Amino acid sequence: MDEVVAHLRTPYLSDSIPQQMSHQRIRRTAVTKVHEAVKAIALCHNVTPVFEVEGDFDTMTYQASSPDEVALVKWTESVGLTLIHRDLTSMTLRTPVTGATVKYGILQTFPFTSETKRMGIIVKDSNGVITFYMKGADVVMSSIVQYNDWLDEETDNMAREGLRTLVVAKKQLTEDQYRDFEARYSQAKLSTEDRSTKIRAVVESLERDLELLCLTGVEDKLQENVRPTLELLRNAGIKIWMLTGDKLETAICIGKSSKLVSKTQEVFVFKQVYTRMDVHAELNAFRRKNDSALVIRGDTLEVCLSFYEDEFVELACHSPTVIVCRCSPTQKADIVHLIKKHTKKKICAIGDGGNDVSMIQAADTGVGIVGKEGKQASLAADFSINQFSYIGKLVIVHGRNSYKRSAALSQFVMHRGLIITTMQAVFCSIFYLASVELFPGFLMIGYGTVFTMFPVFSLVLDKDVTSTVALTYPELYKELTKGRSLSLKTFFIWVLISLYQGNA
Ligand SMILES: Nc1ncnc2c1ncn2[C@@H]1O[C@H](COP(=O)(O)OP(=O)(O)OP(=O)(O)O)[C@@H](O)[C@H]1O
Ligand SMILES: [Mg+2]
Repeated sequence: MDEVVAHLRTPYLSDSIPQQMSHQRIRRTAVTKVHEAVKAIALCHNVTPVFEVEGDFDTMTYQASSPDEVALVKWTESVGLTLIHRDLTSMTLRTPVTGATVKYGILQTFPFTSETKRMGIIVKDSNGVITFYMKGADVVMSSIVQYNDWLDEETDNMAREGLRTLVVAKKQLTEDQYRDFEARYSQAKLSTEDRSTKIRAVVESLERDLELLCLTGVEDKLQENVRPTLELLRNAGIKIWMLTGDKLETAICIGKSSKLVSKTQEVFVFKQVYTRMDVHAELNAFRRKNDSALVIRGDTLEVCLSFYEDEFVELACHSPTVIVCRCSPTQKADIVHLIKKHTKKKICAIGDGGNDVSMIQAADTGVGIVGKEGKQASLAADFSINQFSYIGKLVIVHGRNSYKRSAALSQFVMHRGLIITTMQAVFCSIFYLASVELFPGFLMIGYGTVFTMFPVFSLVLDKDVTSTVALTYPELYKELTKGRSLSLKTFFIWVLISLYQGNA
């Protein structure tokens, strides 16, 4: 994923500034507020600048767990506010125009988790002003920030453009407020029972009435050849589901731009449901929409499954594609288990971030993409690739060869063993079950090694079609999904052949 920050929106740049304010006042308010917003983005993150010496030059790179964070810090650098140093207790920013540096002490950090969908930091500037900055997903932040009529509409607008939105807010704390918080926070951290719940409760007590500063949008560019790869997989008879932590609008936009949902296809957005009746009505509405892609939120999915699990899975499996948004990491794994439970299908999970690890491990085959989000996914996976588009070749060519070869080889090895044991058994029974060797010594060893070596080699190197043909006609893959190369039927056929040949 190539990430670029595209937009920053603040309430103060819209035309909602009260008319009665003088022009100069408006400008000053807007400018300070924008300044505040940029400062918040420059401070609220977990990015560390790293200097590397390359020849005569020092080059600076940013390191962080999420590429979105790096993109945001790069954006603040592009507008002049550069992060130049960070350690455990402090952060230094270089300000625009004068180039002076400003140091901030880091008092606390609250790291991002997929469950809380937000992160926070408490910093103290050189004047002793303590500020709590926080950024996160709009669903959680909208109840944390002070009421405003701007946020929902604007996040939806940005998400419809396919941007990954984050809401940034702040709260100024007095020295006393902070001291009180710190005392309760350390107490919670020391508790031996329910520690994480207690810590969460203390942090949540701080997360009230924050001042909304701005909304950021990060463009998550698709990698190369995502569209043809998805097309290829679909033609190969593979059903594709997209499970993402993103917002519904962003997910739909990405689904469309990646051609997961084709232009002509209708999108059925599963409404928020609470009761059995609601679920029933929505499922019926979806049943009537033939051939439309299903888009559902993670929380709605949970409600749905609690009432009509079988019906939902059956309908979803018939839909050409399913997009589940606002999905937590555990939910991604649950969905894999759910499909496994209800269908006999094999599941391949592909992911690139730490939040995909549980899903990758739950699937029959896990594929990790090494990317900007780090290596967690690829370390947990069975196969690790560098680009999404390689999945086409991995499945259609290597998957095909691997399946065909292991099916043929395993059955051949069994056949080889069974022939010789049948012959031995027949031979012994002729001699009144006396234990006499049919092939003594080296003949037997030779049979297991040299004499039957060539069929083994030829099977290992066998290709039924060339890779170009397999990729040009992905439909050929459909035949493999029926599992005809290695089944109980083929097993018995080989057993019968072995018995016949052993006897003959
Ligand atoms: N560093 C961050 N700081 C604050 N909030 C974040 C951060 N990263 C993500 N979020 C918010 O939390 C939500 C969930 O993030 P999560 O990592 O689970 O999924 P995702 O990255 O959006 O999607 P995907 O599953 O496709 O990787 C995001 O949609 C975003 O709104
Ligand atoms: Mg992610």
